[in-house]
Amino acid sequence: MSRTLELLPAVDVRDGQAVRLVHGESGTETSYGSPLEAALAWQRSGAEWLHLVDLDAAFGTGDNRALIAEVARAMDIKVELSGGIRDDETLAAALATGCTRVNLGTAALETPEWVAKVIAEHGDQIAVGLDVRGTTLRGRGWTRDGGDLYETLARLDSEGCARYVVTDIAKDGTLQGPNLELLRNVCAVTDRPVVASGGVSSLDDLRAISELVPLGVEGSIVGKALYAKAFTLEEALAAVAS
Ligand SMILES: O=C(O)c1ccccc1N[C@@H]1O[C@H](COP(=O)(O)O)[C@@H](O)[C@H]1O
Repeated sequence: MSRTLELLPAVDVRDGQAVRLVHGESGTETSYGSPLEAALAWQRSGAEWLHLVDLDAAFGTGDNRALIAEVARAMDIKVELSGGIRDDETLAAALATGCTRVNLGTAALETPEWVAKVIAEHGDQIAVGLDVRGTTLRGRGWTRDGGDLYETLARLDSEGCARYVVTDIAKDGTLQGPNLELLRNVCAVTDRPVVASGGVSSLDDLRAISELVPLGVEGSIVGKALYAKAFTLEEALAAVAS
């Protein structure tokens, strides 16, 4: 098992643009231009992963499927793809981009039988995004409650889910620091790797998340802090190198 925290710079796409949101709320977008340029820049800076999100698909306001596929296919690095992957057709399209894995959110809350089926079929290619406010999961662009975090986690564990991407919505896009307590609590109840998401603002935040690697935190998504130039990706990779 790797003892070095993986970093996943994020490219979230809305209306054809790379954007960052605050608390994942529609209408709070700050635009950062071409998603392809952003993704290539993270790759050039040494990223081994890209976290690529189709926000329109997540919100149900259309999709950026062709653009997302173009970005995923242009990458030489591993891609985690999410947003709007909720049935056989959207899953097949996502996997056809050559991405390393997909991250399912709403489907895990609304169609658990389908998610159990695709976990059984695709194993490590399926991660589940546990997007929480407090301990309540949120789906459909984080606009609807979707049940209790720990009950859902126990169910997914029993179904063989390979990995969780845990986002504290209250922290996401705020540069307020990650919710380390939430990450510790999730790691305490599952032996599956956890990818942290939400709130990273500094290299010290990344060092603090790195300290949770022995507990089961495998990686961290980094979004706003990179776009706001709080630090560079090169500095981030150096900070977590062990
Ligand atoms: O990443 C965001 O900022 C975000 C904001 C609002 C909704 C979703 C968001 N991102 C990711 O989208 C998927 C969930 O999509 P779906 O529910 O499966 O359609 C998940 O990875 C979220 O973290």
